[in-house]
Amino acid sequence: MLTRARSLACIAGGVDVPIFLQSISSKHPSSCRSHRRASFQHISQIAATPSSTMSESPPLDKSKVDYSVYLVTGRDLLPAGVDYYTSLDLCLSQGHVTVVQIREKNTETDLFLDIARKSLAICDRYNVPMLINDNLSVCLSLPERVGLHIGQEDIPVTEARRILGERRLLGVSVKNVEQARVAMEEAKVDYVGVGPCYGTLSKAGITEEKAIGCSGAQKIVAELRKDGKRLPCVLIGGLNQKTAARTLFGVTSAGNAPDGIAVISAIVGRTDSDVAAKELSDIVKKYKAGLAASAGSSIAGVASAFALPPSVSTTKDVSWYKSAVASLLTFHRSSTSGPPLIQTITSHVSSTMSANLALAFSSSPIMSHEAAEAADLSLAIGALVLNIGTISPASLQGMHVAGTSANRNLKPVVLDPVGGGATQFRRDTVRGILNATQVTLLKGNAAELASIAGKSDEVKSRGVDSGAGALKDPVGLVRDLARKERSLVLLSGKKDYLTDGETVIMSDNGHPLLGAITGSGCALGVTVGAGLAAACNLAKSQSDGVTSLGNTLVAHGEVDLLVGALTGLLAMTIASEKAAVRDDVRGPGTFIPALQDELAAVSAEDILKMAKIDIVSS
Ligand SMILES: Cc1ncc(COP(=O)(O)OP(=O)(O)O)c(N)n1
Ligand SMILES: Cc1nc(C(=O)O)sc1CCOP(=O)(O)O
Repeated sequence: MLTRARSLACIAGGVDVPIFLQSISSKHPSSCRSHRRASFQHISQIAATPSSTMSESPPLDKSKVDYSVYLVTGRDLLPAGVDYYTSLDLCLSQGHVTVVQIREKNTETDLFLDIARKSLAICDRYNVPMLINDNLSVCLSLPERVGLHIGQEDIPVTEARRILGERRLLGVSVKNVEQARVAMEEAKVDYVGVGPCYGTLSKAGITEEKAIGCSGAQKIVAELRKDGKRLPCVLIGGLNQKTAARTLFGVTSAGNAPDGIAVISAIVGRTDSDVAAKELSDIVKKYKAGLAASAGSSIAGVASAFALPPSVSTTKDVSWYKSAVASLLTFHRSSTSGPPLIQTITSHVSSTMSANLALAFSSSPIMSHEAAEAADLSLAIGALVLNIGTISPASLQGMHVAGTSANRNLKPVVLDPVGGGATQFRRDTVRGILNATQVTLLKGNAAELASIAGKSDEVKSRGVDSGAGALKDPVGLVRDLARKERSLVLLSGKKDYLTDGETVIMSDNGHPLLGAITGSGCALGVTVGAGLAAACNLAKSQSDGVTSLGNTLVAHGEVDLLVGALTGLLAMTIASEKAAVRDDVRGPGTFIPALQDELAAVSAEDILKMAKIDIVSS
């Protein structure tokens, strides 16, 4: 709805210019197109008129804008009792917020302008560029160093640019590749906001289903970097201290990197907005440092700034993998630094079996799901295993804190999305964990992995059991999923498929009795976690003078995680074969203790003799 501005203090050449504008926002229903055009013409007059007040301030050097931490304001999201200006001042005070956009969705224009003016005084104090969300007339009423951010439903960007002139910063929201292409080629914008990456409560109607996710954002960023182009972009929607790291490198592909993150609630919703801004700034800096360190190399280097990288792949054949696993197993069994602690948040059905099999596999289980100790534990553990089998609110909270802490300390994280495709609750739970934590290895059966990959139609979920395993292309599924989630993927079934997104290893080991006992799949997650921990320990022991696991050397490509995961897989499946043929095993009941014994005994020689693996392609 267009209304005539009442007392907009819009000074153009010292003359009050009557303009038509929207009192609330510049969203235009298509029925108002002729009015829109009229209003743009009036606004154009302002833009064309020289303004002495505007020219006093130096214009913004657009090339120097740092998009790392882009704050979008949201007065309605402030904690109770926190004053908007105080919060804004506080979060800018330490220099961690690099851009501010004033967003007022339900505010009369004159109040919007008043808020914008006062906000500008604060931004100026800290030398932070400021933009106005949607409202062209408010933007034009402010000095030229103030820019405008608009969405796809607002005034067309080409029109906005014509009215604003070349000197004001202009940004537009894009949610698909086509919009990105138009923004870049036709609209001459200065940057784009890419989103919504995830669902958020900060903007009406942005649910998880409407989000474009890492994969949607990745395609857009790649488009913005195509053929040597480089339009700055920020990711928006559900970005916060938990999701930012994972999203930044999840979106980065082949060196195509976003420039920063735009947030509302992650800063505005905090009483310590300065600390919140610093946390985000540290994440972005660490990400950019990882990018710089890996310039010219693979995405693994980027991911390694936060998570352990996929293994370094050279041409390695089956016999290489067998001997690598045999060596790692020997190292793991004889490690002088003691068994790695495997923190396991798992189903109460399988907890005891998982703990016993971890012990049998020369590891030390810690079955704690307590959020309060997760940060401390993450310093001590060798790996974290998250299994959603009998998830509760408390264990989910523990998983989130433990996952974030493990990421922070560069410890491998295994996610076992038990029954992941079976209910909406489980699908949401898995997505929530994947959004908050960079998982090192995703392990599941056909139904669970197909659900995460969005291919549930290929396999029907039946409770927590795998479907018929009738995946059309298991190799393609695991490889694509590994690339999408930036993690190793282990598909368990009659044959197991393990990949880092490049090499896919198929293993034909294992005995049907594994399927006859409860919790063997959960325990496999633990042995694989222990294998990852062993791979990290081996890398650490091989790197002269480096004593801490959370170090850059380990994080920059020395760890062969694929071999680590394969070690855990082969140890468990070969142990099951050895157990099943024992004279004392007469069925599932006698199989369990035999499995425990054989896992404790499985050796490098067993691997070399019994491993039935192949390197496969689709
Ligand atoms: C940096 C940034 N990116 C995207 C948006 C969303 O803008 P828009 O699509 O106009 O939606 P509203 O903000 O108007 O709800 C943004 N504001 N900032
Ligand atoms: C204003 C806005 N625009 C979005 C888009 O995707 O276009 S998402 C969003 C809200 C971002 O808030 P938070 O950081 O609290 O999730």
